[in-house]
Amino acid sequence: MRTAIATVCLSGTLSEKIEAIAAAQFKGVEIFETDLLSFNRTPADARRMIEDLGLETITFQPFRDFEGMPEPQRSKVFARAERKFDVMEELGCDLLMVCSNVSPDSLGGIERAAADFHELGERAAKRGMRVAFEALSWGRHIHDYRDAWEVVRRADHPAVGLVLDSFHVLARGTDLSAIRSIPADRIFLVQMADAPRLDMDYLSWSRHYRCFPGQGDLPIADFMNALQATGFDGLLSLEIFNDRFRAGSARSVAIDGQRSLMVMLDELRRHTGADIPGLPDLPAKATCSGVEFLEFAVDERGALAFERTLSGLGFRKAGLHRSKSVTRWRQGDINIVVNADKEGFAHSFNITHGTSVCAMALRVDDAPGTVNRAVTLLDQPFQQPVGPGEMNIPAVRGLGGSLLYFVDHKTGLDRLWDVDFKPVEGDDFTGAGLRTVDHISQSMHYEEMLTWLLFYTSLLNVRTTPTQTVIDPGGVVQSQAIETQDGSLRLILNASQSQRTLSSRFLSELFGSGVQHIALATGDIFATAEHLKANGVDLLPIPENYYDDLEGRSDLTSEEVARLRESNILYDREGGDEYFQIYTKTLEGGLFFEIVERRGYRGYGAVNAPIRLAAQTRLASDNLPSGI
Ligand SMILES: O=C(O)c1ccc(O)c(O)c1
Ligand SMILES: [Mg+2]
Repeated sequence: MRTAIATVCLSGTLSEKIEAIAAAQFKGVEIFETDLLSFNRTPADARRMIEDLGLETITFQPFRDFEGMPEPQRSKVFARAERKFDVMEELGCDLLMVCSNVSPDSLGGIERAAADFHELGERAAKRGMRVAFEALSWGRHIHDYRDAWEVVRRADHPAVGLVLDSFHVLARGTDLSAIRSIPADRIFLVQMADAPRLDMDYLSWSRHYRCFPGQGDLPIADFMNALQATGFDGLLSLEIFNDRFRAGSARSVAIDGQRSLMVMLDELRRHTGADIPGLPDLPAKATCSGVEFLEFAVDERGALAFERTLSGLGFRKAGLHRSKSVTRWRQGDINIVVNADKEGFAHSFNITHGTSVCAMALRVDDAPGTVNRAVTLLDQPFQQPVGPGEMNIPAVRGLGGSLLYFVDHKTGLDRLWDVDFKPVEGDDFTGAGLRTVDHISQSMHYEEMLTWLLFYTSLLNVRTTPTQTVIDPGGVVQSQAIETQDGSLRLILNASQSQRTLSSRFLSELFGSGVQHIALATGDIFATAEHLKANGVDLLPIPENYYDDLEGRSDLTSEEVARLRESNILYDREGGDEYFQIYTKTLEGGLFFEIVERRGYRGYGAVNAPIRLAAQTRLASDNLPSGI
């Protein structure tokens, strides 16, 4: 299998795209015609640039509206093809990809199309080239790979082969079994793309929403299994048309592409036992059993304020780092590390971002294996000097330059509290009843959302929920959850195209993407609410209208609603499952805490999100000096 990526996936000029593709360790590239047309030097120059970076042009594409044309267009189409062969000669590429005709002038008929392809094959072969045929899912006559294969089969020419594009095949839900009987050497090119499930026409869906395998909802593994059954060992290329990719960083998107390919092929290898030459060994995805700690970067002043908040929430200082100005705060199974050291990673992070989450640590089954997997998948490992006798916890760079640590029992990393910290004895401490980290919500730029989705899903055994749209007073926010089966880890990714949403304003205030809120779980929301009130914690006030409506729409009694109202608790119910939420007011830097109680409930209270966002926005405006 030779893997590649199409230039159309990335933002930038042709040179920028090629550089990003080479930097992401691809060997092959599909050149999209418009990228060459807009290139300000010759195709021979493009070839030099591509080859100098160690890349090979595997395809030139797309050649449109070819098959089934009546005369006089038919002759013109062949003349146009000859011109493309000229360009390909200069470009050093021997495969022209032809997509099925969408022209209203084209005529149907498999036999006619096969004859056209036979002739094109003859012409290509004379020049030492080949052509490959793709059924666009919106092709006028041919929109099914089985018809395209029938055309190729009947064209009966060694220089004519088939393209299988996973998007076109899977979007239409075409039966995959026919793939299995196509001879592998007749499949000249396989193009891979995933997509979110959307109810729209194929063309718009394909041109704007494709994404890398694993970032969407299409059954990519079924497609790969069918392909594997043919013994296919040829060109496999990523071809993604996506508005966010076009607006994102070419370097980062190209790396995502490489990462998604490796993960997809690794899964194929695991499921089918296929031998995939060139694919590096990858340790299995990590099984995550929770959050070991969240680390906050603070300065001296910020530390005082933040530690007051932690005390208010019922945390207790439980440990002092042996060599650094770092403390451990504890409640139930929750560990919060407050790092006020004057040097090192957290310190630099604090200078840029203020009081913020600079790291989180996940409990996994095999921490070194997880980092090994991450590094093989082109994540950035992180190392910093540790004091004598202290633990070196493996980490990679995560969202917004923060760190993701991995702690396990297997290699003894879970001894970190005993090894690195001196305990602080506490007297008869009860806390506020908080038990675990329920979920962590991260805000990021809209263009980065798929990158971080893939980052987590490529490392951890997790599932994703469909993207939800949440209404903020300043615009729409896209929200997606990533969670383990047992709920021990739940991450929420939030992004918005509007600059005015709370999520976007957090990005500008924090100077980058990061953790915006942390939800902590209690077993008794009412008792916790009493504790917080007694501790003077500022809770987010929820409007009366919310409770008036709740009384009408739920089967809660007015006494029950009054109890919720009294403590500013939001409520949701799914079947017999109940969910309770309280929010703290936003802390300096834009971060806030949420307290939740789940009674069987598995969601995140999406119905309450607009109420909460409006309440937070109102408070933020009240705090503006001008009062607007
Ligand atoms: O959207 C298109 O026109 C288009 C072009 C070339 C392809 O390979 C494809 O899958 C779609
Ligand atoms: Mg395609």
